Amino acid sequence: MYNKVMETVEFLNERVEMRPKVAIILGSGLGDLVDYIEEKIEIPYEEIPNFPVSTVAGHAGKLVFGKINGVEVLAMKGRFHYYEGYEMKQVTYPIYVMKQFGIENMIVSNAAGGINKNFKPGTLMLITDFINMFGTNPLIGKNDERFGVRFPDMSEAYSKELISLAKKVAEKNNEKYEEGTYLGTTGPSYETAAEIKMMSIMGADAVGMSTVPETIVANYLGIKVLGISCITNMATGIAQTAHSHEAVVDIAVKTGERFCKWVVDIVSELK
Ligand SMILES: O=P(O)(O)O[C@H]1O[C@H](CO)[C@@H](O)[C@H]1O
Ligand SMILES: Nc1nc2[nH]cnc2c(=O)[nH]1
Repeated sequence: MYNKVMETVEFLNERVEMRPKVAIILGSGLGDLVDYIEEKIEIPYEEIPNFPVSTVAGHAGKLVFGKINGVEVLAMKGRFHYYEGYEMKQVTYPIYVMKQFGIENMIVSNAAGGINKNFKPGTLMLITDFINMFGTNPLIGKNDERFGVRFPDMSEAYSKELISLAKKVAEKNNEKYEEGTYLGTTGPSYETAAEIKMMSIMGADAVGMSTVPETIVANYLGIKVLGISCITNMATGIAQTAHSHEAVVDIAVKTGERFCKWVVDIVSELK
């Protein structure tokens, strides 16, 4: 895997002159953030050696390099999910590439179902911790010490420093947010009411089908992570409405402007 990653990094080094230290992974319906990026260089995943390709609606499938208020960034417009049939090593492949490319801070976003009854569709939740319910771990397999240690610490999965920066920026700009624990599950079926009841008892505030694998690998590699969930729907049983991905994307797009503004303000501070 190491050689494959280096091959991808070499390709990117040749295609792009920028050397961003900040990466942003855009969740379902949150891709409009790239409109805030200037001096853009876009590379479709199909053109990148060893990269998987996105198959989900609302995920375009390209890397976007550029600047936000002068800060160089690398955005992933479209991510990979375990339910698409990818191996965990493929789902998290871009994170290995990011590390070797020089990324130090990663902002990961997602669309998620709200379990915390104080939330409502359109709530932006700062992720303070995660629960891994994928039933597997992206680091299973022989460990390559060039990447990280066999037993990585997860006591600060989401960087306290980045969380306090995000809060400071939100308070300064009067941006509303909540905080909570994100529970990641495989999907692709949405939860039953009984499952949501269990997840609530476990301490989850929001549920989705991504983010946890990327967060685990970023921590393993020594990349600091900030996580933001866009609550697109109240989870099964909390609200009595049925779910659809179209509705999820619709609410994420509608919340997009507030999400983008917050992320732009955070990135601007990462000079
Ligand atoms: O986590 P992101 O990719 O934002 O998308 C969320 O929305 C989709 C379900 O509607 C799932 O992919 C879930 O994980
Ligand atoms: N698992 C899961 N993922 C989501 N993504 C957006 N909403 C939901 C939800 O209710 N459940």
